[in-house]
Amino acid sequence: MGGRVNEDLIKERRKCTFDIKELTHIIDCGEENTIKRKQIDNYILNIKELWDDVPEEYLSHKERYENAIKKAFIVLKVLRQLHTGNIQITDHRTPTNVYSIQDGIFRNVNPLLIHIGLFWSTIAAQASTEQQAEWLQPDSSMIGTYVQTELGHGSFIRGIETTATYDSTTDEFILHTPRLSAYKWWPGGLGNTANACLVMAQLYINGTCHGLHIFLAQIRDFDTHKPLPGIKVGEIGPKMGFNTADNGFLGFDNHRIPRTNMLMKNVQVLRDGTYVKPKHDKLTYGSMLLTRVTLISDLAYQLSKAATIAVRYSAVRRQSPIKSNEPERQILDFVSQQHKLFITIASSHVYRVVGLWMWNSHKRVTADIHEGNMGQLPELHALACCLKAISSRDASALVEQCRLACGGHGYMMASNLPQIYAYTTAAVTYEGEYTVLLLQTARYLVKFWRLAAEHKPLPQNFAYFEDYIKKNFEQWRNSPEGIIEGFKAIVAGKTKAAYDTLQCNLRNGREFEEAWNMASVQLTNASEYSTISRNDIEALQSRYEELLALIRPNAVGLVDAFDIRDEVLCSTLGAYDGRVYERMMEEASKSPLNEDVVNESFHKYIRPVTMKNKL
Ligand SMILES: CCCCCCCCCC/C=C\CCCCCC(=O)SCCNC(=O)CCNC(=O)[C@H](O)C(C)(C)COP(=O)(O)OP(=O)(O)OC[C@H]1O[C@@H](n2cnc3c(N)ncnc32)[C@H](O)[C@@H]1OP(=O)(O)O
Ligand SMILES: Cc1cc2nc3c(=O)[nH]c(=O)nc-3n(C[C@H](O)[C@H](O)[C@H](O)COP(=O)(O)OP(=O)(O)OC[C@H]3O[C@@H](n4cnc5c(N)ncnc54)[C@H](O)[C@@H]3O)c2cc1C
Repeated sequence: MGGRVNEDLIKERRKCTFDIKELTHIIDCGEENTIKRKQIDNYILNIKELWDDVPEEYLSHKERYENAIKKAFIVLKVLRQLHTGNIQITDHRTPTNVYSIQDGIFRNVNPLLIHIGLFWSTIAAQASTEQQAEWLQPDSSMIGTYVQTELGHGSFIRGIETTATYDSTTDEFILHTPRLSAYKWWPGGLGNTANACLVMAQLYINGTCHGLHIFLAQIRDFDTHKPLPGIKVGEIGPKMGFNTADNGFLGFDNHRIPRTNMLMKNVQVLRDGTYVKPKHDKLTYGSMLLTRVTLISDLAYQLSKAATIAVRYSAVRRQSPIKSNEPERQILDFVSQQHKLFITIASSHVYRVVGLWMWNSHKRVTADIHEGNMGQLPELHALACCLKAISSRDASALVEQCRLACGGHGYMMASNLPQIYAYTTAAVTYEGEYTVLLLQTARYLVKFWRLAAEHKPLPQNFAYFEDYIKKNFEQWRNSPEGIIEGFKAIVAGKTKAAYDTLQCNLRNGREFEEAWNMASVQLTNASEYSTISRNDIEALQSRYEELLALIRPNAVGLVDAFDIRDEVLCSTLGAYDGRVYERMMEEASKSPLNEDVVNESFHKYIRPVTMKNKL
């Protein structure tokens, strides 16, 4: 769409007091990354076949999938070319990598997301060198997915019922789904696309169960794509979002795979059925850990999209004067609107920084694990659980806040805010449900509180538990350091309260697990335990309002710095030129209900009723 940029946006950009490009480079972790990102953006976004004539909302469930899969294979081909051309495309230091461009191309989810993001990375992390040499070929025929969750079990994965029984006479595993609740349910790309999968199953050797292990299984013929004998596979149906993700179900009827298809980097089953244990029994859960870490950056990116849309719209939208004799104001001038939006911009930066820090920690801990040192794994797991849970829950709430901040127009699919919300809120559940993950972190904290309560030595990271017990916390200071101290006090106080409840339940004769369950609300809910006073809160509030006013002239600059192209933002409300009403009208004209001046339903259903008395 051609035409001038909205006058209000032009003025906002003139007001900006900082160098937008410099912030973009910081977000991208360096100017060279910005240049590379833009090259990839230009390359991919110029592929004509990736753009739809008809908005995807007007397609049927089946058409949406077929459209998405067409695009997915164009993108896959490009990814392969870029890899061959040695362009690093999966660098998570930059949330706005090629993976993010896909948000624009699909406006939903790439059906190959799990193939690219989880299938290959799990093989790379969990398969032996020989297996990797065989399976990680660039021209592989495998289109894979990660198959863990079952109809009956998602969170409690030790309860998974699919079995893999070793048959030493044929040197094979027999994969089997013993009952309906053991059907795999949810894996992305499984419904119609994948011909192979990594399946989590309980390993049985000579009648002994060795727990969950990962197996590579072919499920469809590479040539005809028909399900192999003994495989029942299909798609699970429409969902709140993720409707192009092709989530599927899968059952095995004594399906045989070679012994060498168990992922054997950390654990082995030998030809004679000997089981060689891993160095740490949770290494099998490594893919979940990695995805939780990468998700934090992805959520930062979703927030930057929502903030860009809502801030630009709020600069363009004028409604109500503040004083009755004045013209109507930009809604961005209302302090309550600033409060809704600026926190989203800030949170995006916070999650980006934390996501990067977690990514680097993951790299470091993985290198240690390679050297046989597992010492840092529990802390990384506890941090990943908590940060994944909190960032997904907060991001969903903030995206919804941005949507509401756009009033009625935020309810339009063409604003793209409903799709961003549906995508973001899924992350509260997948890859470890919110409460379940918080309880994992609580388990870790309670362990260290017990040490503190028993006056045993604590690692440096937990010295503040001891400070709390000795009442060594400083008086509240209204500064970043003071706020961090305050948070430490809250964590210590909350952990103590939960620990005390646990102890009380135990003293009353409860078993530990039961006592834990009874304390679980305390274990997940925060309270105020810091030394903050009423006066401090008032001071914080007024500083916050001062900051809103300081940020106001830079609001549009701050979201421009996210540097998200219109083709990726896919929003009538958030485009760079701010031509909101023109775009809305143009999108409305694409509705199939506007194709005929009089819809045929009038003649079939309306007229016979409205004209009845007159005929
Ligand atoms: C091109 C680039 C692509 C990039 C991709 C980026 C992706 C970003 C966007 C993605 C978007 C969409 C993707 C959608 C993907 C969705 C995929 C899925 O959902 S797959 C299924 C995920 N499922 C889960 O997460 C299940 C959650 N449940 C669990 O993780 C576990 O069951 C549990 C941790 C809750 C409990 O495990 P359990 O075996 O029962 O363990 P115990 O309670 O007995 O013991 C806990 C013990 O183990 C330690 N532990 C647990 N997990 C780990 C781990 N992962 N690593 C290390 N340690 C772990 C824990 O600390 C405890 O230790 P103790 O010492 O005993 O205290
Ligand atoms: C969009 C999407 C994509 C997905 N993709 C995949 C995929 O590619 N591969 C795959 O294998 N899976 C996938 N999943 C499945 C996903 O990982 C699970 O749904 C998720 O782990 C939650 O498990 P659940 O459904 O069993 O929830 P449940 O555990 O049944 O949760 C229901 C409620 O019970 C509570 N609860 C459960 N256990 C406890 C406990 N111990 N203590 C306290 N409360 C508890 C929860 O907090 C929640 O409130 C996907 C899911 C979604 C929504």
